[in-house]
Amino acid sequence: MTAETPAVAGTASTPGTASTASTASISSASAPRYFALIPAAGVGARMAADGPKQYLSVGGKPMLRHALDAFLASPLIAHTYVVVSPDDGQIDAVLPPAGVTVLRCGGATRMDSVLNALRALQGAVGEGDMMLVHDAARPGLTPALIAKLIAGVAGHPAGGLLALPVVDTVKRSTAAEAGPGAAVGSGSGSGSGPGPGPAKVATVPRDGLWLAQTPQMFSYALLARALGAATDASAITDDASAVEALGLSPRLVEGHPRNLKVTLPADIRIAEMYLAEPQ
Ligand SMILES: Nc1ccn([C@@H]2O[C@H](COP(=O)(O)OP(=O)(O)OP(=O)(O)O)[C@@H](O)[C@H]2O)c(=O)n1
Ligand SMILES: C[C@](O)(CO)[C@H](O)COP(=O)(O)O
Repeated sequence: MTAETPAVAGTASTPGTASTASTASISSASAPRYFALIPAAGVGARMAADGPKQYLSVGGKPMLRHALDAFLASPLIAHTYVVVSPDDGQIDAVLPPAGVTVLRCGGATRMDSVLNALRALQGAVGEGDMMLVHDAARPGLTPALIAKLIAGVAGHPAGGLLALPVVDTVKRSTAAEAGPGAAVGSGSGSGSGPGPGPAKVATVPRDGLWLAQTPQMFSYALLARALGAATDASAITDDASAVEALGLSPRLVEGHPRNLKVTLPADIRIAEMYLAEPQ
């Protein structure tokens, strides 16, 4: 549950909470506090729904609300922040009565949204406090997974993240369109390589390969530095990749398949199956 509510400069609105300007400076010298930060400013292009996917109903409530409720149910989380687009008109209907601060500073990419939020929180969150950044599109998060991440990363200077070891054989294709729905290696038509002839397909050894989930947890100072230093935004597809670009190695903590990212329409039924299970 919410322990305290730091003040936020600029773009925040704080329904149902009372801000206290002095709390941030207390934290850094002592034990860190843990803050949830949920980027929710995406449009959900791959979901191809009528509106942003974070507001689609999954298992009886909006996808974003599942993520908010997981953090609100965790006794380890001091406060939860959600980042939305400046023109978002749906967030108020999704919020619980208290415990969540809305930051209306979403950007063009996930990285921009997270970095804008960190800048908005400067001074409200201590440099040594820990930020747990979690996709709004992962409704299967549980308080137990939050606790597992925090315990697994504890004290590691490069932070860490939930992730799953790769279990399938992994292929790399030279096809230009290798995304969902594309055929590869056929030699003609959809899925052919950019040049003449069929796309080249090869097997990538899966030893040591993991699929990154969220939350991804780093100190405020490290995450702000890493994202602020990123030069190739297209290479920063998660928070950890920005930290890795500094030459650091975040710790991997085994997550759970229920914490899948809802990306394509078919993912909704899988998410609902997990949400119907006991946690
Ligand atoms: N400019 C953006 C883009 C994404 N996100 C958030 O980052 C998370 C992971 O992104 P993704 O699953 O890719 O969501 P979308 O960007 O909405 O989906 P798509 O890429 O299919 O458009 C989501 O919670 C999404 O809302 C964000 O805050 N700001
Ligand atoms: C952060 C993430 O969920 C880790 O797997 C993923 O990288 C987000 O990617 P997306 O393309 O923005 O969905």
